Amino acid sequence: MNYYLVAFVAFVGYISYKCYIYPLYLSPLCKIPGPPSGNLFFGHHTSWLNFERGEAFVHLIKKYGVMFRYHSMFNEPHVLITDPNLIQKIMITHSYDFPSFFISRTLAKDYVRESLSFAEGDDHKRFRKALSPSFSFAIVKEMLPTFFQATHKMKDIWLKQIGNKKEERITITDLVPKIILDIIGHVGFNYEFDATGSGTDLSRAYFTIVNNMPSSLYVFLADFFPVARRIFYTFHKDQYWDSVQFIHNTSDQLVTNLKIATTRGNDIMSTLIQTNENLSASEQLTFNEICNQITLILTAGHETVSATTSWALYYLAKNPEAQDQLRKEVLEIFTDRNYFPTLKEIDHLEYLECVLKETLRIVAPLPEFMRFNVKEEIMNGYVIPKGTPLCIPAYAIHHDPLIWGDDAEDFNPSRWLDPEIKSNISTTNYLPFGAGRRACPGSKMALLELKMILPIIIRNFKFRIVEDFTFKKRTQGFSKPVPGIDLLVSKVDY
Ligand code: HEM
Repeated sequence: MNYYLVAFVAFVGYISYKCYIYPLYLSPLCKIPGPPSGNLFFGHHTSWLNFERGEAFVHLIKKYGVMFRYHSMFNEPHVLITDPNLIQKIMITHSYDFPSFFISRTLAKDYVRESLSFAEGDDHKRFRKALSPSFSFAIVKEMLPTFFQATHKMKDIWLKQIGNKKEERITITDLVPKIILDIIGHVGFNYEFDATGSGTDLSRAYFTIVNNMPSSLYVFLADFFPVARRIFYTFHKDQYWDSVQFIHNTSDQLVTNLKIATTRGNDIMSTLIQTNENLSASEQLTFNEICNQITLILTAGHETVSATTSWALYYLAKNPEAQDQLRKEVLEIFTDRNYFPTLKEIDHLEYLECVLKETLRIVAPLPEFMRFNVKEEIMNGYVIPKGTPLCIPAYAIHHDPLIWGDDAEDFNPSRWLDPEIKSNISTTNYLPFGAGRRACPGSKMALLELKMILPIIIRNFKFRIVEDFTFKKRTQGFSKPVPGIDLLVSKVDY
């Protein structure tokens, strides 16, 4: 008998069954309506799901309704859910029965280690309890001067770039991420990144990672073929893995320094260390668990705010009336271009609030939430086998005309003044910060940061679209403009 032939036939049979026969014909999920699989092995992944994934979902929801099936890599069936009752169950009332789903847990853990994002159940509660004082308003309001100074640094750099010219074409996505990194360094763990200057090894390592995230195909393969993961780490041209290692080692050192510091600062990590010391032994985080939060806070607190700032400026440039209206409101308070507003004054900026809500609606930095069910579930009459990946597409929900009206695709901050829209909004249809136990702990900080950055920038500059400039909106992972955004920027001379 030719054993090689038998082994080969068995292998082909197994692969065909796993990647083709079972997911496309035998899985109970086949009963759920959905688009036909796009590719023999890669499902919908390589076709319409790769880039404008959020928009593809908007289109499919119109066709297949509040729950449908689509196929990921190797045709693995995923279920997309926009039904508010199911979202309520998955994200809010039974969230610990629906842990986060990562395409590659190994790869994600390599990066953010055993941080809050991987904790579930009692462990997640323990992490949140230790971290929540770090995000209390008492701590967040102390961050205002840092937000203020960093934004003025951005203002000064752009003023210099414009010089005596009437208007200058500026790639806003070059500077915004650097400024936001400087902010998160200060308020996160009392660290000077100097990203707008010569930068530190840590800032270089961080940008190496975020600008060279592994491709989705690679991420998918990483768990199936651990060898592929090692090969990537060994040969990746931008030393992704070295940078990850460097961030981890530096995080451990930073926590050690913060722990032994004679005076405790008001930054997130110092507050966490202080809180932790006052917790009972069973509730306390270990030294490693504390260190592991740094990469998460760095990434979660940087990519999101940086993207929101850039998107807000882009949409304001695209909608000059909204930009003028915001500037008019801002000028009532920021009479002087260097004015430092009080919290009360910031809170009074009603249109600013609308602009932020609308930006976070139209491009939520986290365009979808992936979960899986720990036990078999029946959803809308269909059997959902244990372990099925479930996708809650915030982007598509935020663009649903049934919720937002026929102008759902338009950037229209004034919609937030409409009492009807306001009364329609709930925790299941407006999800920029997620919902339930996993909802963003940094939302207060992010909003205050944005409420300081945007007025100062709009007070000092006018933005216009560059007509022939195009970019893509990546709606996988964090929503990001790729390769970036160029705008025409001029000074406000009053
Ligand atoms: C505009 C800014 C921000 C947006 C839109 C945003 C959005 C989100 C969302 C949607 C989640 C939930 C993810 C899920 O359910 O799977 C989340 C979680 C998280 N965010 Fe934010 N975030 C922002 C800013 C921040 C900031 C400034 C920080 C910290 C400095 C932060 C730290 C975190 C952390 C630690 C988690 C994990 C929570 C958990 O798993 O329990 N975020 N964020």
